[in-house]
Amino acid sequence: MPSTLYDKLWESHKIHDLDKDEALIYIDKHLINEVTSPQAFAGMRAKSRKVWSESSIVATADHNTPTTDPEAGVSDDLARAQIDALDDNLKSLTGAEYYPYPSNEQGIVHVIGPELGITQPGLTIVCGDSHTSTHGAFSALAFGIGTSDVEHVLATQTLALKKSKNYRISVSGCLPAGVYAKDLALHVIKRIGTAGATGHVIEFTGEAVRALSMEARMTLCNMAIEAGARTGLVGVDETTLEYLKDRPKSPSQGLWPEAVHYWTSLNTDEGALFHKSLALDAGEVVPLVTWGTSPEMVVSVTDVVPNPGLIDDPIRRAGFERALTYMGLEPGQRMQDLRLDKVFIGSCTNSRIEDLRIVADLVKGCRIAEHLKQALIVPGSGAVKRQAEKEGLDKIFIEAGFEWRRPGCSMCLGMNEDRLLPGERCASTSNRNFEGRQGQGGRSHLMSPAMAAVSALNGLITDVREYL
Ligand SMILES: CC(C)[C@H](C(=O)O)[C@@H](O)C(=O)O
Ligand code: SF4
Repeated sequence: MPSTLYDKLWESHKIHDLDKDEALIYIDKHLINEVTSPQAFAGMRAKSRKVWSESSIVATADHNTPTTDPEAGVSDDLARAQIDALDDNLKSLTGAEYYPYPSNEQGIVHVIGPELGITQPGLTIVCGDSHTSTHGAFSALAFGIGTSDVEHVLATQTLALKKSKNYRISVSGCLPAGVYAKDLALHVIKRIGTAGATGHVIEFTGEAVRALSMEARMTLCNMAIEAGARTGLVGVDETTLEYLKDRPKSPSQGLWPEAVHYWTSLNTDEGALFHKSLALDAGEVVPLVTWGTSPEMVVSVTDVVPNPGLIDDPIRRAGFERALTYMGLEPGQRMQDLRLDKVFIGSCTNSRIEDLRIVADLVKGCRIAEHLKQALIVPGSGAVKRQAEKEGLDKIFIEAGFEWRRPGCSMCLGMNEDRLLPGERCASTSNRNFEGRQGQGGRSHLMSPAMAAVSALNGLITDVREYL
């Protein structure tokens, strides 16, 4: 029977059927961060459990690490305690890969996994972090887990999982100029809502997806969970293989042909059945920007703030009204008139080298708006930082008035010093705009790096197409 890519990944990792649609699944790679692992390690110690497979572990501190000079140390007590705990917990695990803070390779785990070639097609990858879906761009079955599951994987290398349903989103045509994978992700969420793919794994297919770089596919899969999906997937093709070739942890030359042979089988078979399907035309996607406090509260950059009065459903209407109050907006206001206080370019959604090149192209020789209090560019990893510096992008950013920082999650969720203050309005390339997400009372507008770049220059939310 023809199988979907998800079915293949599921079957190849199934150890034992537990129930009709529940099974014990083997986990190949376990990514670990400083926020969701301390309790799991404490649980292991309390029960005298041993780590099952040290070599499956890749650990780094990313969420609350400072992005300024590491010499200054970590000022926040909780952040320091979590970073120290990760150091302690990893000390005895000599078989694990650990990129501590501060070190050359440290960065957002969803950025360093792929760039080191740790993320490979056909693997099951988990992390105590919801945006683990990013790795699905490589045909890996990758998803976020809770702290108790982190302990379970540490101890057993398995998880008892309920099988998700298959959801195909196929995108035909090609994305117009000034429209990026971030816009496509927001377009999907706008269309199906933040619960639209609940209980499903989304496989992105179609010529517009095939035309995306690996970086762009990662952006798309990263945000699949914001549409409610368990994870996102893209089948292996030449672009995948090209990206993986010669990465530090990729198979050696001798093993490469065999790896390629297996990896290319990681595609959905002709005629395989999906529980749900959605067909989109890339040509209809426009630059999008969120106005509210959920990624589905999103409009075209040329639109106005929506009017809740036009919504029939009272619960939805109340949600819109609350979001408008929190965001300090009035229905009918033009998105492009919104004045920004800060700009944040970074996060596991959009902090890879390709994102930074796009930003550099747009801001080269220009200056950010006078009134901006801060414009941060935070590379996703040490390797992205070094590559950007090699290409001279850091100079372009600094000359334009941006702050060029060290890698980490930073203002994506404000667990370090990089935060919004109450009432501050921010253009952000991250994936979540919940109340308080970037700092208590902060107001986040999600958009592509290109849009964030030109919005920084203008000091207002701005349509990148005017700059092309
Ligand atoms: C802190 C962490 C558990 C969280 C997640 O799971 O995604 C964070 O990364 C986020 O983006 O909200
Ligand atoms: S960059 Fe943001 S979304 Fe990604 S893992 Fe860090 S906090 Fe979560």
